[in-house]
Amino acid sequence: MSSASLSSLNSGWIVQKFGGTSVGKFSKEIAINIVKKYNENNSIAVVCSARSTQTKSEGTTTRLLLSAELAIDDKEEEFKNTLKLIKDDHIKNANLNINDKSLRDDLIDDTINEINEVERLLDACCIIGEISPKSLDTIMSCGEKLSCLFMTALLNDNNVNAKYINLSNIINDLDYDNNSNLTNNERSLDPFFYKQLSKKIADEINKLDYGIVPVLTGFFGPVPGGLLNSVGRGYTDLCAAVCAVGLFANELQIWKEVDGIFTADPRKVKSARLLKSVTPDEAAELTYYGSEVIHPFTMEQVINARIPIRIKNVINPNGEGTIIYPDNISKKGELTPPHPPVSLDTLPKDYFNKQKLKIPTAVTAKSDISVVNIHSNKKTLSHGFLANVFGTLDKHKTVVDLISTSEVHVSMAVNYTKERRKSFIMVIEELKKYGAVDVTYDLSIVSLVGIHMKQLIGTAGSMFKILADEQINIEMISQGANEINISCVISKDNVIKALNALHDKLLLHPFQNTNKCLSFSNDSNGPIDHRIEELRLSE
Ligand SMILES: Nc1ncnc2c1ncn2[C@@H]1O[C@H](COP(=O)(O)OP(=O)(O)O)[C@@H](O)[C@H]1O
Ligand SMILES: N[C@@H](CC(=O)OP(=O)(O)O)C(=O)O
Repeated sequence: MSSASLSSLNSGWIVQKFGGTSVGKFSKEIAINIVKKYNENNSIAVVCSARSTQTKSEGTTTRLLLSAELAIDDKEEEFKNTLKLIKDDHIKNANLNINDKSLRDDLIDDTINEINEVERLLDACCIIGEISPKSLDTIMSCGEKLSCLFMTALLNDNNVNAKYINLSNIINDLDYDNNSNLTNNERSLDPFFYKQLSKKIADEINKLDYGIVPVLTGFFGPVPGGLLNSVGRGYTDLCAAVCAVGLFANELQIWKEVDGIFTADPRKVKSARLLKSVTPDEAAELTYYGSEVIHPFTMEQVINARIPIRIKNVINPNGEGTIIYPDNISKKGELTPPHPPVSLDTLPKDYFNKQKLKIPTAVTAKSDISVVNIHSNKKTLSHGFLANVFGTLDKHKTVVDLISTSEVHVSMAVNYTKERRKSFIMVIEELKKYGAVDVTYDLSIVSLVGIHMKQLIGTAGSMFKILADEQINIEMISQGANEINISCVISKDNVIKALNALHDKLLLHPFQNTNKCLSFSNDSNGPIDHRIEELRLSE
């Protein structure tokens, strides 16, 4: 490819997504140190989530969902109080941060109008006692509208020409592929859907004059079946990804309050180190198993378009962050994959020794786990037994994180929190129709994640020996089908001890402390792992 055609791949766009807690706590830093700065040399599109002042569980989206629940239960006063909390919080925020009077007054008016609209909708729900997925989506969309109205005002207040773009009606007139056999629900998230959605978002942005920063609501919907049901919380990552694809962006940046992806949660493991890069599969596994770095649906969209994802820190914008990208595909605008063939003359002397430095990439833990064991009463054939168990779980929307099964016995690790108590008890009662059920509470899943674990022999053995040496009992064991995840369930009280021991012995000093039990299968002649190399050389 000529350099001319390479440069034509440079669209100039960078899509920046800011999470709810970042918008809540660091909005000025985002506007001045990040968007304004990047906008000097790139075209920036901003995607925001609903504002959270402290944690996501106390944020605007959570409050909106709570107000909907209260309305269905006919608790009019409570739902109105919850909406008032949202309104007061946003008005206070506008008064605190927007200096220009007319920008501030407009923002407060828009905020009140949006909340009033939600209130009208919930009044109706209160009367009929139910809410459709579409209405719930509409209510949820208010969070992203409010935060983007605010960020747009804040950018303009700081001399960045920004324009609010509401994506909450963008899906209404998508064409569906009439040749497809899929149901409406399945169709909503198929490649055809994503292609049209990314084009529509890009069209909206391209309507703006050059130099204007679009501020897009991370809520895009309503998706048939409901955004909450089909994508789940954290949907703004996916929205930013689809936007990046539509704009053919050079990079998708997901801004958080952490420097990037670490070898373990830095709050729990003090020796955790920042990883320069991880693959999309690793990022998805880490997210599923407790390190919520990025929504797992995000990766496919951008990686297919060969756009790298960078995780960066709003409090440390100059840091390099972590790149999420496959290590065997060249990025958009690059001729070769990240590990091009190397000439033997240029290889360092210890090249082949370093091959042995491949180790798991990260260790992670997921809390609020219970293990449910079902011993079949043998009234159904074994295939019927499993079908019944899964049918029950499906009916109650219970997600199984790990499973191990024989013909007549199933053990499942499921997420259980006090808030889900009612539906959890219903699931257990229903499962009792198919056999004896016992439940162990207060557990956590600990997982080792890494693409090189496919080629490593002995990781599972080392993992379990390390836990045994720490006197930690293992309730359940499972290896993911993609072989890049080994997980086990332990008591929640042992999580910090387990994470630190595994991190220290398998990720920091893998060959000193495990009786050299990590080795490689014959097909391990891959390239040097630059990510780990950097880690190891700095030992
Ligand atoms: N392996 C990991 N690497 C980085 N952060 C991790 C990891 N595991 C867990 N975390 C935690 O995930 C959180 C993600 O960052 P944060 O910006 O707070 O999330 P959000 O964008 O959802 O508000 C951090 O608080 C961090 O402690
Ligand atoms: N506001 C939504 C969507 C979202 O993506 O949130 P965040 O970017 O803060 O994870 C939620 O809380 O689920």
